[in-house]
Amino acid sequence: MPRRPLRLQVRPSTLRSAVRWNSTSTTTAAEGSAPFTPGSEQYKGYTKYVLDKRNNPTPILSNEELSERISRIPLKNYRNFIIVAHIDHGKSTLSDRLLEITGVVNPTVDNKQVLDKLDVERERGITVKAQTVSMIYHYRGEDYMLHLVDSPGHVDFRLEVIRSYASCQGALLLVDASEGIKAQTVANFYLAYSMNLHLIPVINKIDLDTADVPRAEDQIEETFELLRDDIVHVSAKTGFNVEYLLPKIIEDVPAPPAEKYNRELPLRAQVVDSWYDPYVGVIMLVNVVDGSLKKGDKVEFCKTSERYEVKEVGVMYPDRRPLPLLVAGQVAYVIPGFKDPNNVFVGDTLRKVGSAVEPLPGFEEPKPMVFVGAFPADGTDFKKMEESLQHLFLNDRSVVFQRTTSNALGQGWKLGFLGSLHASIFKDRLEKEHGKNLIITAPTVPYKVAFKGGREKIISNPDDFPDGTKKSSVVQLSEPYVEALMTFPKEYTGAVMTLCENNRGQQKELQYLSNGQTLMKYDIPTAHLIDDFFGKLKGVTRGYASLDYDDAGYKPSDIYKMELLQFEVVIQARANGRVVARETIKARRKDVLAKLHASDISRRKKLLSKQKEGKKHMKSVGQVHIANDAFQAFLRRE
Ligand SMILES: Nc1nc2c(ncn2[C@@H]2O[C@H](COP(=O)(O)OP(=O)(O)OP(=O)(O)O)[C@@H](O)[C@H]2O)c(=O)[nH]1
Repeated sequence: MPRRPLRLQVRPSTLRSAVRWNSTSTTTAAEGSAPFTPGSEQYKGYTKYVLDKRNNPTPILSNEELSERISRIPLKNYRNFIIVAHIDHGKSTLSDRLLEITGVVNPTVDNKQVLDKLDVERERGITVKAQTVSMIYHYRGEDYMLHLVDSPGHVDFRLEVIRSYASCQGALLLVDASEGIKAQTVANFYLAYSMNLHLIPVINKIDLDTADVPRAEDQIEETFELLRDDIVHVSAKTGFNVEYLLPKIIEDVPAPPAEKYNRELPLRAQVVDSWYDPYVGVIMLVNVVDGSLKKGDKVEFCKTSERYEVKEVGVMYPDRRPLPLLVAGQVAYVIPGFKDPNNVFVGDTLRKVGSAVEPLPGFEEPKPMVFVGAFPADGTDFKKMEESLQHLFLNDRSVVFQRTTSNALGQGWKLGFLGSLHASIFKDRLEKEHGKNLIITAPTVPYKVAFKGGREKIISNPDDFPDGTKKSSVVQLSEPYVEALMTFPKEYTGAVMTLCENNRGQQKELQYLSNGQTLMKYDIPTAHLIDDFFGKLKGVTRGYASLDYDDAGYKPSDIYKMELLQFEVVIQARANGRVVARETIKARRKDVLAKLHASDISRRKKLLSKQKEGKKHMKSVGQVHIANDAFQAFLRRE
């Protein structure tokens, strides 16, 4: 990912109505007075105000009202934005409040991370998938159409975030008032900045006793060079000040640019996401860039030339709400009426049949960093399982999926993931769905082998790794590295350095930040990263460290393949229920050439062929069947 030098052009905000912390000259939405601190009379008053508002919710629109209002909104009144932050800084909670204020969901129900729809998201409390939702907001006598993307905070899901950026012009950069800037705040900031999004800094969780708002402001100003005056302070949990965000978004975030989005041109819509619904089949989320689209239209995918008749179109509000027509600027869903997940590619362009428009530029292909093998347990229907896996992958196009065969576990699939959290989340989903029918191996990383003559091969299956004992044409083995960006309190600097060195890390940058934190960059082999590096980092920093990482390419490495070749066979003779004799046939592996002079070639050959005979003999003596679950237990490192 390109990391651009940090020099921001921040235009002065046109709106200064956001509440300023500890400022005497600003007003709160609730009281019209300041200052305002947690526990103060104003704060209590404001809590009451929020509750009152919840008791008088914005009415939820019917389908007819919704489509009627949307149909009258011009492109200049569209605002497409994403919320980005470090993990747990409150993106999903803030989304809940925005949905309540705009009447998409009823505030009287207990809304908790409405957009985190997957089971794993609810169970683990983290966002895995980017979710898009549409809102209508009435501001200064006009309706505005807002598309909000709630994005995952964890780096493993960065591709989701990048794809979502493509349909956005602005980003709310959310910072937890008590934690301040963390590694993923920095990484997400650079991503949004490199994609030219207008950034609105937001400090969240100001209701916490541990909130240190001035410190968070200093960090935002120093690290990102964003204007202090532009920062909006909110409590996503209580809803405090959240309503100021919407006018700010409308004033500051540009509409989809008219030179890129044109409703008069023939249809071009980019697929940004897809998922599977058992009733209607494949559903796609599209960014309509040109023209319009309605039910009954005949469309084709530019990549595959496959043609379909559109069965339904509409917006996510937060669930599917059908509309008669989609127009440029909208990020909306399309039901193409087919069931096969292989027919849809995220990044592909949809156009009308017979139209010759050029496809839109596609998305960056996912580059898997971690591989696991998945194999059906004995007696499971391979075909059926493959079909159901494909449905899961439809919802996460960052997973790379290929058939493979293992000597031990038979025919199965090789799955590539963007990181170990990604792999572990997916493993949960697979296990939930398939239980004991699926054997999942421990994660590995892809190695690169360079052969004489310049040929290179990426190897992710240990079986394919070149055998060091054979005369080999291998000239170089390389392994993947990541650039790890870590932030933690200064006093742990030594401990973290030791950890990184022990994990074969190479230091690249060390900075002491003004807030008592250290920011450190190390290149670390991906194999170490996926071996619970984050857990170890948390361990040596008492849980205070945060980690972000990015692909750092391949580096030459001194690695070898280790094989477990032979085993002991125990033979027992039993008579009358008692073992009367026992013999252990030892593993026959031995370095038969150890004491031999290198030049004694004929003797060497003789000894090796004798050893080969011995191996044959071993095979004839004992055949061991290892049950699949024993393999699974062995492959699970813990
Ligand atoms: N006190 C307080 N807690 C908050 C506030 N906003 C969010 N939280 C809590 O912080 C935790 C994380 O909030 P989420 O909204 O799930 O955070 P997120 O950024 O969406 O997390 P990921 O999707 O996993 O990256 C939850 O327990 C929220 O209730 C706030 O303003 N004040």
